[in-house]
Amino acid sequence: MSKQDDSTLILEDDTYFPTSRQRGYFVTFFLQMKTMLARNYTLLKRSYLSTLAQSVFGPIAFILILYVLQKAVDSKNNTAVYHPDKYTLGYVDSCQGLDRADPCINIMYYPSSSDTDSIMRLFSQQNTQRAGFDNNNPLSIQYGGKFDLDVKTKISRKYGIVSVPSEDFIYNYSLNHPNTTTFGINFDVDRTNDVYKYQIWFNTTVQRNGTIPYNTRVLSLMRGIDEAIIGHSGNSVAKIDVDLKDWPSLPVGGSSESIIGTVGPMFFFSAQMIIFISFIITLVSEKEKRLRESMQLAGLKAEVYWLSWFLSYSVLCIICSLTIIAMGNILALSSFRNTNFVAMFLTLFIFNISMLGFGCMIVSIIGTSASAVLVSIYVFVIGLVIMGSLFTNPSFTYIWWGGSVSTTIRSVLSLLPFFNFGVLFVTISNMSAGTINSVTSVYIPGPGFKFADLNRAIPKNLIQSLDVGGDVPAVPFPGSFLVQMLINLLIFIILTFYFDNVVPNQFGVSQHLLFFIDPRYYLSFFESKKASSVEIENWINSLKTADQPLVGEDSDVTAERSAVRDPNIPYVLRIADLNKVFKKLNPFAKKFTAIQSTCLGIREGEILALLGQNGAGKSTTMNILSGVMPKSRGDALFYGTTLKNQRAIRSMLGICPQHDILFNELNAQEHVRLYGGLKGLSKLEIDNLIDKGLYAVRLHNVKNLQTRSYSGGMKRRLSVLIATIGSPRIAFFDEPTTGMDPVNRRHVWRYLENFKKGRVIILTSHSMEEADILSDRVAVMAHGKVVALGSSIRLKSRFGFGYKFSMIAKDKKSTVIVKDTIARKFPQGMLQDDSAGALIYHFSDQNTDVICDFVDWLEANQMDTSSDNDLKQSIPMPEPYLNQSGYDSQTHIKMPEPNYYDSEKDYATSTRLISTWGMSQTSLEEVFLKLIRENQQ
Ligand SMILES: Nc1ncnc2c1ncn2[C@@H]1O[C@H](COP(=O)(O)OP(=O)(O)OP(=O)(O)O)[C@@H](O)[C@H]1O
Repeated sequence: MSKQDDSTLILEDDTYFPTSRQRGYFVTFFLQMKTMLARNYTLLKRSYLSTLAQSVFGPIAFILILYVLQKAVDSKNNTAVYHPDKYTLGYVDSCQGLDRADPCINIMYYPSSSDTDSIMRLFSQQNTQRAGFDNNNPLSIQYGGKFDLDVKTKISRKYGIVSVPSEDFIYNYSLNHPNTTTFGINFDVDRTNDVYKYQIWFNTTVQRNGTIPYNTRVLSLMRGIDEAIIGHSGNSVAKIDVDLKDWPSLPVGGSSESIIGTVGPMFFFSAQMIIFISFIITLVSEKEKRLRESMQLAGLKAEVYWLSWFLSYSVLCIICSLTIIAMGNILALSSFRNTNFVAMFLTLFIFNISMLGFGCMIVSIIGTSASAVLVSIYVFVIGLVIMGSLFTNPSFTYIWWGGSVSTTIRSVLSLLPFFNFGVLFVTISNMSAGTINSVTSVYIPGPGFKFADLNRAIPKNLIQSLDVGGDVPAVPFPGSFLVQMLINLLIFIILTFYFDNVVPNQFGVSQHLLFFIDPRYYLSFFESKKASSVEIENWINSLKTADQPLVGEDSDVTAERSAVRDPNIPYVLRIADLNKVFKKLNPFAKKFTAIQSTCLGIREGEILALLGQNGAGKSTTMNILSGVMPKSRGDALFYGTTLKNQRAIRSMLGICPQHDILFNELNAQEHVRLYGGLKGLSKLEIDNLIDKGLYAVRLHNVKNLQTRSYSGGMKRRLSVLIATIGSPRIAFFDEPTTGMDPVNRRHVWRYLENFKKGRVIILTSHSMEEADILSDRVAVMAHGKVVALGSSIRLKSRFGFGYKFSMIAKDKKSTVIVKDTIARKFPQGMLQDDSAGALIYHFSDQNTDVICDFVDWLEANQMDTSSDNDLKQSIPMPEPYLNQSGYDSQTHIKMPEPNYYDSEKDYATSTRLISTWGMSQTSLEEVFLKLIRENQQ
């Protein structure tokens, strides 16, 4: 093939048609998966903005909103924050008088001078009781430098008064070990002027029985220190300045993490919903645009389709989960910082993929993008309402297991991934960031969430301190909610498989409701391609109704009825008694028969053209044969395979549908890669096909352009090429050249002409020229019935209405002679025009031999325009075909008398009669129009 300018492109005959190979299930599965993942990657890459919006920008936006919301709440409650946020000190189950067994420190102080030490020593000697010491807890003062703990090390015993290395140490130590210190004291001593300033920090975050237990103790502590100062200074009027500060407290009504712990689940649910909605809309629109069907017709396994999208979107879910975790850490949210990374990742990721499973189930039920949008919105709103009502109160999360809520309600809710996610996320958040008791508004710090905590009971004191009421409920381990989400996913996968089979597609094809208990369903996976000879015989016998002709049916159509059931006729595609009845949407309307008892057979290497007006039933016939639409009656046999064995049929089928089914975002070569991959072609074959196939249909110059920018004709040509990928033995082309210019149309004709060798092609067209040129046989359909069948020539001769003859005679006398001659030769001839020397005749149903003789006579009597010699001798009409009785010996048609030009002999022999002439046969179009007229209902 030589590359030339498009307008002079010449195709060679050996166009490249690599054949698809049959492989085992798993090899095919793997190869198709690879192809589909590559396609999904390209599609997601092409719409990168939407992809990034789902996986990165969306989560960032949501977590930022959450953060801003938190800041707004914090600033509103700012007056209650006595210390910087970073001192997230917890409640102090104090050493003082509370009989704590745990190690703790009663008072920490920073010895800013030797005076300070001296004051505290005096205090400790004078105030054993006031400081809360008892006999079991001996007085203990550790001085700066001797206190051998760093801020990160937890103490191992109980201390009374501890001097620490710096002021910050008090904050930092408390920050790291929030439950260990009761009081902190800071001194600022001016010994020269006898000015003693000190500040007592005391913890107000623990309330018991509605009171803060340390208020009175602060007063006693103050008094004790005042006395110690006076004792130390020896000056009873020493100036003492005391400042009280409650222990780092929390905003009223919540901690700095409260928003994330309560509305966090709703926000992360919302962030994930962007992926969910996009997933549903993408898959449903592929279904709606019949892209999925087109790939399945090319052999794509349904399980590969689902899994490939699931895996592709799972990658987005991974990115989304990582983005949320990264943002949580960047914004220093302790729900994330104090949580084990893997535990948090699994929580978000498993929730995301279980929602994808939920999405698959929805996609298997609904069929239009509009419904997809509506359903997604409903799921979103319902999810938000459920999460908003359950999880904004952290205690409520656990009350569910306290017996007040029935197991049934809990079981139903646990079927929803967002419920399981909500419980798990709130638990993690409570344990890592702490939470607020909704009754007392007291902040309860959490111990952090380690990976092992997934498999441990939630600490009882955490649940109890949330005031769940009654006994501490036996809440399942956090990890069990992860398992529950995986179970959700499994249930959704099973339901997707079920609904995908039983919910009818747009043509009403579906399995019966209990298909999964029918062994035939599973056997169909392994069914042999060819029916045995006995089965074929049964098939033939079972279609006896095919023999019954319709009222007024043409004899050729009737003859075809028995031909399709005659095993001696080498038809490789037999369509017998095919019927299609559509139920009307309106229940009161009558049923509509779109195809009525169609019988057609096609030999290998033949093209059958189906012609008919709009709505005649051509596409319906093709749709039934390709298995996308169920038949009402009848059957078809494809190379020995009946219609019910769709898997086998699809492996030998190529389809160019009436409306182009192309991916807007993919270019021509990506389409070839996709369909070549699905058909099992090797990489080399696909590469060659990209070169040669695209060249053959003249798309090589635009092979890298996305098809959204293609013209109608370009899309059509790509559809034609796709139908031939994998070299299918049977191919259907539904109006393949619609919208093409005459040059490209001829290229496609040539392409199909090359393709038909060794194959069977059914073609529908509204171009009679196309049907005439391409088809070996033509079936004209009207109102669902085949009304005429045969080669184009046969149809013309059977249904044609003769020839049209026009001429201009040399002069008036010549006109008379010619008219006289025609009158004798064609007594049925109709003179349609006779003006200015021009004659137009219509000869109906003429024997072709008589016409040939007449043509010879016309040629012999035509003036030679190449020279001025117009007086050549006229040649008389021959009489070879007439026998003695005046009937043609071959056709037995009565012929006119042979002496029809004797009277003008002298004139005719002296000059030629005709200036110019033309003769045309009835066209296929005229035959078609005639048949349609005759079959008007
Ligand atoms: N899903 C359907 N439900 C109901 N009626 C249908 C359905 N599909 C097709 N029909 C009807 O069946 C008849 C045949 O339609 P079909 O699409 O086969 O015609 P066609 O010959 O291919 O026409 P065209 O040349 O316009 O493509 C039409 O009257 C059409 O309205």
